[in-house]
Amino acid sequence: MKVLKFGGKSLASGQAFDNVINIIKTKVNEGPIVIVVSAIGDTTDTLENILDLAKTKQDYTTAFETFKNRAYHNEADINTELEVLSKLYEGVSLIEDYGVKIKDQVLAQGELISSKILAAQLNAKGLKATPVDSRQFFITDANFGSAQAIEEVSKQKTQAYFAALDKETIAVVTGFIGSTDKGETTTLGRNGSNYSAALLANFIEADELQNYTHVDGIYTANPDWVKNAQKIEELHFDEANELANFGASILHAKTILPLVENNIPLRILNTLNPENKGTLISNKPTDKGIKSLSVQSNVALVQFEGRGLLGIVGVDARVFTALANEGISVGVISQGSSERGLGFIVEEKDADKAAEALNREFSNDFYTRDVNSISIIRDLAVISIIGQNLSTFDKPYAALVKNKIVPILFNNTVTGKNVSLVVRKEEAKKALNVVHGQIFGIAKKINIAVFGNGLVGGTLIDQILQSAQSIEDKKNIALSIFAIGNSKKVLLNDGGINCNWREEIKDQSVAYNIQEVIDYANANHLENLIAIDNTASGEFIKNYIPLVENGFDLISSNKIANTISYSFYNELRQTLKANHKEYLYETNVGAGLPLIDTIKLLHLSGENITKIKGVFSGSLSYIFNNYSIQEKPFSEVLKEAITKGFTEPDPREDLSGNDVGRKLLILARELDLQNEFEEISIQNLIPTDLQAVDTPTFLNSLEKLNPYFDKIKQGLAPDTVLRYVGELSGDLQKDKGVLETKLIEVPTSSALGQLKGSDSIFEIYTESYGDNPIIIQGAGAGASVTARGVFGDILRLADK
Ligand SMILES: Nc1ncnc2c1ncn2[C@@H]1O[C@H](COP(=O)(O)OP(=O)(O)O)[C@@H](O)[C@H]1O
Ligand SMILES: N[C@@H](CC(=O)OP(=O)(O)O)C(=O)O
Repeated sequence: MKVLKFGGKSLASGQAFDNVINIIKTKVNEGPIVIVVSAIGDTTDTLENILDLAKTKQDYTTAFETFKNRAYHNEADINTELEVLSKLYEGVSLIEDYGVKIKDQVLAQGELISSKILAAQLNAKGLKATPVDSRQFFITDANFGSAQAIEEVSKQKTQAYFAALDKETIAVVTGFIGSTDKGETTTLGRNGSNYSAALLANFIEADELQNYTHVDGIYTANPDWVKNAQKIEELHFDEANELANFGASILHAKTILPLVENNIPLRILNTLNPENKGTLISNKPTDKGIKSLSVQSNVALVQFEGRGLLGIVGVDARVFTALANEGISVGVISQGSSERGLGFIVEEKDADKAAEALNREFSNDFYTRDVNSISIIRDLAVISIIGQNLSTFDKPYAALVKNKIVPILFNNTVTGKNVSLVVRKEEAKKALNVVHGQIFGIAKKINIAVFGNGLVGGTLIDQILQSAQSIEDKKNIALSIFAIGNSKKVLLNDGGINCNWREEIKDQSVAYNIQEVIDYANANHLENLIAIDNTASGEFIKNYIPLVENGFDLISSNKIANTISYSFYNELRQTLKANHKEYLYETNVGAGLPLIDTIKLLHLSGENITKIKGVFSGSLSYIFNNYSIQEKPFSEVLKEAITKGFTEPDPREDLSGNDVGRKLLILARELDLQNEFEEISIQNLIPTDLQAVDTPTFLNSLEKLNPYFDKIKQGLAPDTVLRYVGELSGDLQKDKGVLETKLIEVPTSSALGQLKGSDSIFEIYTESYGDNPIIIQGAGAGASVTARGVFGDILRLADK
């Protein structure tokens, strides 16, 4: 004999119901079967909602009429059940209240209706079937709402019932319900049909219990919440029992134990995919030691603080007795070794009752001030990781903290095989995904918001989209861009923006402020957040601190945040530290060249940097590399540089030396120097009369620059060339260094003199390296190298 249980969703009308009939048809040919059913679809919830409408004197009749008129209710004679419901609801609406007994009677009608409908359907298809009311033989205690079967008497009655039943008839038994020995209807707790099916399988000594639900089996986490959860092929009874106890809603907590007695295997199968082998739960040992995550939502933490009770024996006993007397079950418990405080998790619906029970029990102790507070934190969830060893939980824990999720409570079992975390309900999905990803080595998802979609930003977005797959294959890191923002609008997609982003941004982007992007990330439970600033905006940097405070790491090609006041620089660092966040800006100096990282490492390792000197600007590099050796006027060389896109639209931005000054300041601050921009001695290469004119006028007056530069060139010593350099010197162990940018002459044969094209060069002098500096040289400007550099920062962060 096999017991087949069909869950509510399998019985929802449409294809699922047809599949149920087809499965039964096939199984009947293989041997005898008994069927257990839940209420159809959302019936249990609907019946409960109508009950609440009746209680609160709202229009329950319309809702009840809609329920009665559900199409599938025509398929069997269910007048008795509808009549019972009608009377119960009327009574509740009159007295404006109901108790647990009434509620159980109401909910029970759902299963009674579904067993009638399925039996009628089977008969219509030529299979002989009869609805069976399990209240006849499942005798339970009087714990209405969560009753427990009294096994001996239930077993006898069940066996007697089935012994008398015609062997050719398929019994369609109601799940979820039973009755007390006085004949009062009870229910076995939500999702209790699984428990009913397990009891029945045990009592009639079935060969197997097949539980048809609407997922392919038991997964490493609820697949509705974790997209890349993996199916577990086999579980041992003990492991499944742990899972059920820790709230995996797929199994009622009591389902497993009745099966152990007669060693009845349980298979979790999918009604909509019956070919799949599902998950087998049996007494076969599994070698892996499962790891699976479950979530208990709708829980609250009750906190009991009794400073005066320190060291007094028996306080815990009083707490738990008071709760037990109210029938309140307690989940995770935490007590400090000082015994001053006790915190425990209860179902949200029991929280007030629990606090009241403690208030009553400890009323005297309040009076004597030995107990100082009893409080409730609501809207929590417990995430349990079953099979998780505490010794290897460091990485998932660190990943949670990195995502700004700090568990409110943390708990492990004495055997060290289970870890439970209490988190805020709104964080539960994100926390579950972060921990699941870490434990199962699933590609770490990095969610990126790119701000600025100009040349660098646009190139970066394209580079990310092109390389995402190979990075996932090689490094197990899944890069997903969930936001692209420009100065006015943002394009959002929590599933990841694709290569159509240029079109989408035109018609799907919306006006925004930064809080909306933060809220979007939170609402969609996005983890491992990075905000990238590819703007050149002094406004956008105001968003850095809010972003960091809301869990974003930062990457920026924008130099402004690092070059405005030292106090902002410092405030940002403090905020980063307090929030365990990182800020990377390798491209601020030398575009894609590995300069900042090198300097950081040298400095951190205690290497004494004594001087940094070099050509920091690609545009000034191009201009003077060519002007020094060509017979052309300065204005011609400058025009070439403008045409080739090496300069800013207004080349005075480059010629002013400010850009070089900013880069120099960034390097100085890397060495913990606290210089301000105003303290840099900057040689401005623009003659005074051209400094204030507008851009078109300046661009039409480039020849006016020639006399100034001709004079400098004529003064050059033999075998020397011109270079515009930045130089950091002075005593770099002090608070401030000497920062200078200037046009100098250098020997043609020197490293600086050998520079070509628009390359940058950086000479880093240190104590150990003496007069031979470390030299970093290469393309130091351009959208694509800069975007690559930003990409490098993303990978640096993703690796952490
Ligand atoms: N680890 C898990 N593996 C599979 N499903 C899970 C898991 N944890 C929770 N679930 C949830 O259990 C549901 C299946 O159980 P349930 O809703 O009771 O189905 P039915 O109504 O068919 O009995 C899934 O849709 C899923 O939301
Ligand atoms: N109908 C009941 C009992 C049940 O077990 O349902 P399901 O098997 O669909 O989870 C409930 O909704 O709680």
